[in-house]
Formats: sequence, structure tokens, C-alpha cells
Amino acid sequence: MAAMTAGAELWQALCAAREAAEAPAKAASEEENSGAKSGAAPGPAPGPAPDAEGLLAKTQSCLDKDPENASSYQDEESGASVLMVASQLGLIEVVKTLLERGAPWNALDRKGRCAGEYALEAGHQAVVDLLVDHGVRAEMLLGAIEKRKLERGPMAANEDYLKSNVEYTSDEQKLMDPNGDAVMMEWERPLMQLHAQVICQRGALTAGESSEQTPTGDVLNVGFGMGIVDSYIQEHKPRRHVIIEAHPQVYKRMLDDGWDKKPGVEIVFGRWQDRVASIGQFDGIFFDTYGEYYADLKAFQDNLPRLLRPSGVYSFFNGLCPRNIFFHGVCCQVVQLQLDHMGIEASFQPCELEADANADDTWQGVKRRYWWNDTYYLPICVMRPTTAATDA
Ligand SMILES: C[S@@+](CC[C@H](N)C(=O)[O-])C[C@H]1O[C@@H](n2cnc3c(N)ncnc32)[C@H](O)[C@@H]1O
Repeated sequence: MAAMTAGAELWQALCAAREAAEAPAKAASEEENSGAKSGAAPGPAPGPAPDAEGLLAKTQSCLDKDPENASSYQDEESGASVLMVASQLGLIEVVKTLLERGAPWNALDRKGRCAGEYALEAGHQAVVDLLVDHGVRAEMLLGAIEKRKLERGPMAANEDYLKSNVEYTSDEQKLMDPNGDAVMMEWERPLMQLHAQVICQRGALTAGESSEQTPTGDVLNVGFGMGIVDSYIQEHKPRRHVIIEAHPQVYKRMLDDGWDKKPGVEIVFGRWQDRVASIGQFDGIFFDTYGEYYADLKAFQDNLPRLLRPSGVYSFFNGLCPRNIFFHGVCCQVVQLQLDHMGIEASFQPCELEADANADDTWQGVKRRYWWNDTYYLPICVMRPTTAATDA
């Protein structure tokens, strides 16, 4: 018989602890299902708490035997890793040790769940925080997140997209690219309203006027799409309302709809990459493009110290890893740290979405869905008063 690997040995020890902890709850629910017990009995007692010290010692000895195999072991059938089971059991020292010895924090099981989600579901907040911290440091170090496409626009690269034919659907619910992917969708309207509010209301204050007074300060929006955010920005009557748009058909639509004649509006036709150097400074900025990578969002953000006035507000469509709430949290923290280095304080306001965001009907006719969650974390990023460059 082949000898058991160090990883399999550790896996078995952790799973045995998990089974022991779950056994009484399972037995109680089986009894309940068989009708053997009435509702009068107290709830199931939890099983024995895992032997944290014993499991830590086991982890260390397995890691000493074969560090690589023991730290990264994943069960063949479920895909669950030793880090996932330790996270689910709340064994913080074991989790710490595994991470220090190279366990991949972002491995996925066969259902696409990572260690952070195991900890989150089991309610072990300290383990969740540890995994987020580790993930943020790893992402910052490796720049791994840079290579991820922003979820909106999973296939088309930006320059290819800009040369392609786009189409506004006849019901005005979507703007589609030729691959059947949605560039923009109507379900985002309430979010766009909030984004406009955040960048305009704060913008009014930075322009040195009270919030009841008009106009709002100077506002920049990158990416017109269906013009939803721009329509809401208009309601705030900005003094200057600059819109950068690079797609020729979207630009034509803007002209057809008379956007060039709206109060304060200046349309800048071209890629933001070629245009942001010479458009002045703003009190509010929103960024929402298509077919770009996280590296592009970051490159845009590198311009903020020059573009955003002191106390000005920046926001962006937050489609960072929306498929996995734990990775989403890590991405938000990475952005927060990157902006912090530029003197910008970022927070994420949870907003509950309306039912149509995730309704099957909404996504009919869209090849690749780009949103899955009930909560949207709206970025509110404020330039600290002393750090931004001032108007020349
Ligand atoms: C998701 S839509 C914006 C939706 C918009 N927020 C709204 O409320 O309707 C993205 C827009 O960004 C434009 N875009 C894509 N890449 C761009 C770039 N590099 N520079 C400027 N605009 C770009 C697209 O043509 C598209 O109109």
C-alpha cells in the first residue's frame, strides 16, 4: 500500500475534527426528520470544539515532512484544501501557519469557493480578517490583480472594442457589443443615480458653495454608454460637465441626442488615455469604461492627484471580482491602499440592489453575465485637502 502523503495526513486529521464537531447537529436533524422528537427539546448541542493545539502540532509536523504537499493539499473529490477546512473550523493558528508556509490563499474548491468564504460562512471573523490581510499583501506584492479584466467587458480588449459595432437595443435596456456582451444595462440606473449624487454633492461643497446653491462644481465622467450617469449629473447642474467617450457610435449617439448643447457639457471624443493630460481639474470624477483591465483603472487613478481638487470626490463602477464576495473584499482593500498612497481616502458604501439586477429576465440575451450580488459596494474616494495639486 502506498504511504499517505503529508497533505493527505493533515487533511484527514482536520476532516476528523470537522466531523466530530458536526456530528451532534447532524444526528439531531436526522432525528427531527424521522419525527422521533417533538419541538419541545432544546436545539442540538454543538460537538466537541476542535483540539486547536493538537491540530497545530499535527500541521507543523506535516509541514516539516513535506511543506509543499502539506500546505497546498486539496481533496481530489471536493477540491477543498487543508486551508479551507482549517478556516471553516476557525483554527486561526493553523491558518496562520499554513499561510506562512505557502498555502495558496485564493485556491478554489470544485464549487468555486475559497478559504475566506469557508471562514465567512462559519462565522470566524478573525480568520476572515487574517485571510483578507494576507490576500491584500499578496496582491500588492505580485500585482496579480492588475492582470484581471474588469468584470464589465470580459472578452473584448479595449482597442478591439472601440473598432467594433455597438448597438442600443430597441427597448433601450442595453448597449451591446458584437459578441453579445452588454456594455451597459438599464438595471444599473439606481447605482448611476447614487454615483452622480456622490460626486456632485460633495463637488458642490469643494467648489466653496453650499449644497443648496447651484451650480455644482466641475465634474468629469469617463465613459458615456447609455448616458445614465450623465443624465443624473445634469440634474445637479454642474458648472462644467466634461464627458470623455472613445467609441465613434456612442459619440454619434451623444450628438444625435443633443448632449453637446446641454448646459455646461463639453464632450471630449477619444480614449481617456490620450485625453486626460489636458482637461483641467475637477471636484467630482466618475470612471466607468468597457473592455479594460484593472491595470487600466489603476492607470487612470494614477492621474487623480492632478485631476481631483482638494476634498474632491472620485468614484468608479465597482465591478471588481463580483463573482466571489471574498475576492471582491480583497480587491476593494487593494484599491483603498493604492488610493491612500495618493492622499485619497476611500470607503465603500453598501447599497442593496433592486430585484431586477439579478433577475433571469434582465440577463436574457446577454452572453456573459457580469453581476451576481444583492449588495453593491459604492466607492466614495475623497482627496484629502492638503495633498492634491492646485489649479495652475
Ligand atoms: C459601461 S459604459 C458607461 C456607462 C455609463 N456609466 C452610463 O451611465 O450609461 C462604458 C463606456 O465607456 C466607453 N469607453 C470604453 N473605453 C474607453 C476609453 N478608453 N476611453 C473613453 N471611453 C471609453 C465605452 O464606449 C462606453 O460608452
